Amino acid sequence: MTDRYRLLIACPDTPGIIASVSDALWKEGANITSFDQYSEGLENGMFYMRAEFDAAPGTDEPLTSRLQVMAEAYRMQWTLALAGRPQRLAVFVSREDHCLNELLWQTQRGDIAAHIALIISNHADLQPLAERFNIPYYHIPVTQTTKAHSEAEARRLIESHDAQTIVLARYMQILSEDFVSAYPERIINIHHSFLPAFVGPKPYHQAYARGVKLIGATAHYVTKDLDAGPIIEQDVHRVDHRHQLEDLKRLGRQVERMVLARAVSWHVSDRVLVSGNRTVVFPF
Ligand SMILES: Nc1nc2c(c(=O)[nH]1)N[C@@H](CN(C=O)c1ccc(C(=O)N[C@@H](CCC(=O)O)C(=O)O)cc1)CN2
Repeated sequence: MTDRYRLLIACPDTPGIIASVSDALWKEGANITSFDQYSEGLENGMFYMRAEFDAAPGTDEPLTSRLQVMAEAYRMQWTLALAGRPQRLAVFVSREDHCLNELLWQTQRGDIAAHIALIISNHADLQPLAERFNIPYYHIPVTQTTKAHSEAEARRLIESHDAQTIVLARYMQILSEDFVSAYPERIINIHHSFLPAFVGPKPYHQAYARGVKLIGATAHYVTKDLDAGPIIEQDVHRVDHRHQLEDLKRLGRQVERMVLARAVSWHVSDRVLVSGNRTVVFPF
């Protein structure tokens, strides 16, 4: 009887890291089932790795002691987690339902290894959809004067539902710096443009006015700077002179929902590491 674990490591690159980590895993009786690494090079570059391994239940304790010693030596940031424990998501929505629908479908099927623990919205429109999936839905209206109170309520609900990751599925309110700083690299947003083009509100209106030949969507970690966090996934769709604004939105919805689903799936599977304002994504 074994458990499947995931180990993520980021540290300054230097020879010997892989040997030290694999030696520690071997000495704890672990069997490595997948291993990915990326090095930026020895000239002030970073090293990133992701390992999945099978080991006896409780191996995380002695392995943690070994990793703590290694972390000192290599100046490592690391996380060790049980692979079989699906993450709990807090999904924030406004009125658009296409991204929420994709997340509901893929999490219920198990295509995304996560459980939507609660849905929070500044509108009531999508409550019937949440009820169809028996997911708690909290309508928390937001105005400029009530934003701090609304966010405090949202944070209380996130904690009480034990959600580890927050997904902004076309949530159209800007989160405060206080809120965002409470969840570093744990808030994923879908922006409905191919960033860095058309940041801010109404990107399809901006794209239509510009006469673009490609529309797109970008999933990124949320930071205090609007639509400027580390990009996790992007995709595009070709358009031309025949497409009106509503066509851009219709075609864009197909791109947004899949880009967000891939980003959330990779995040909850511990496949995304952040390096400054970039990400390293280890593929399936
Ligand atoms: N701190 C952050 N909060 C949010 C981000 C983000 O990147 N950082 N992304 C948005 C989603 N979004 C684009 O993807 C977006 C939503 C809304 C607006 C906007 O300007 N909305 C209102 C103003 C609302 C407010 O002041 O809260 C407007 O239309 O004027 C821009 C971008 C989600 N939150």
